[in-house]
Amino acid sequence: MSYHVLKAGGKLVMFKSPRIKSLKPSTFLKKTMKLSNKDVIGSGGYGTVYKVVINDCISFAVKRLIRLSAEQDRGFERELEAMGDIKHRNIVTLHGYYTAPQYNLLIYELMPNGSLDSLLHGKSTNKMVLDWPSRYKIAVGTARGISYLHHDCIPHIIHRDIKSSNILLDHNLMLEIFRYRKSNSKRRCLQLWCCITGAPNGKKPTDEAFVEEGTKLVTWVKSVVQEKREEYVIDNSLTDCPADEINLVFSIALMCLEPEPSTRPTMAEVLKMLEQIRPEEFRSRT
Ligand SMILES: Nc1ncnc2c1ncn2[C@@H]1O[C@H](COP(=O)(O)OP(=O)(O)OP(=O)(O)O)[C@@H](O)[C@H]1O
Repeated sequence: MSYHVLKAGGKLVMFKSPRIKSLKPSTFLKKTMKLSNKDVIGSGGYGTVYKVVINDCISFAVKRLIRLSAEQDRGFERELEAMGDIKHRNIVTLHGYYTAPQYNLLIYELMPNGSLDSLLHGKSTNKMVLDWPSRYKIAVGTARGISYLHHDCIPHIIHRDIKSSNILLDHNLMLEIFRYRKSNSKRRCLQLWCCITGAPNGKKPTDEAFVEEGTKLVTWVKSVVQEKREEYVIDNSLTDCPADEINLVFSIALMCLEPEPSTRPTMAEVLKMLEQIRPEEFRSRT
């Protein structure tokens, strides 16, 4: 269910939801027409993301996509088509969209803690040391979101672009993921590397050292494991953490790095293995 508003040559579509039922479309449009650089919270390959605060209870992340090419328009439609039916607590809610001759807007729920990428590697003001329980929670939430896409959505959905900048965190650092592409094929297990251990020793997957050495994060991790120097791949900001839990999560991440897809666990299996590490966290929910 949605409502549509036509204004200034554009069309606003908001999906009905209890959280935004008091929002007047004109209020939303007034705010979005005044967006400027100071409201920018991120940018990606297809556009810029702005924070839009309506009041204490209602705020959005609005992604502005310039309508330059048919390819970008297709990207917009693809995103809407894919997002429309998805309702899961680990996947960011799409509240609506706005389409005008010059640009399109995608209206998402705002995730107040931004992306995992900026928490791990961002400017020092955004950066914080994520403790082990938070990292574990993020890994489980990621696995839950991906598992839902792989196994519960019909047709199955493969994200194809899981990365720390697509892992968004709410007030409680509970994870949400979004942006995926539709596919009918079912592929086994994606790399969960970044979200599981954070960035090993602070290294980004695109760290310059990898380029210099002509290697990649995954190749580097595998070589370190072969040399039995696993301690090098655990983020050294993780002090006073339960080593057995870290090792278990690390071993699950390694299973996901198997080159042969059929030997990797499915995301449902990954989720189950992760949940078994701290079963007490999940007992209260069932
Ligand atoms: N709902 C949201 N809440 C808070 N921050 C967001 C939200 N959506 C996006 N952002 C911020 O904007 C950044 C860019 O988002 P965007 O979706 O454009 O990135 P992307 O998926 O990396 O781009 P693309 O895959 O299109 O190249 C994110 O990394 C995040 O910091």
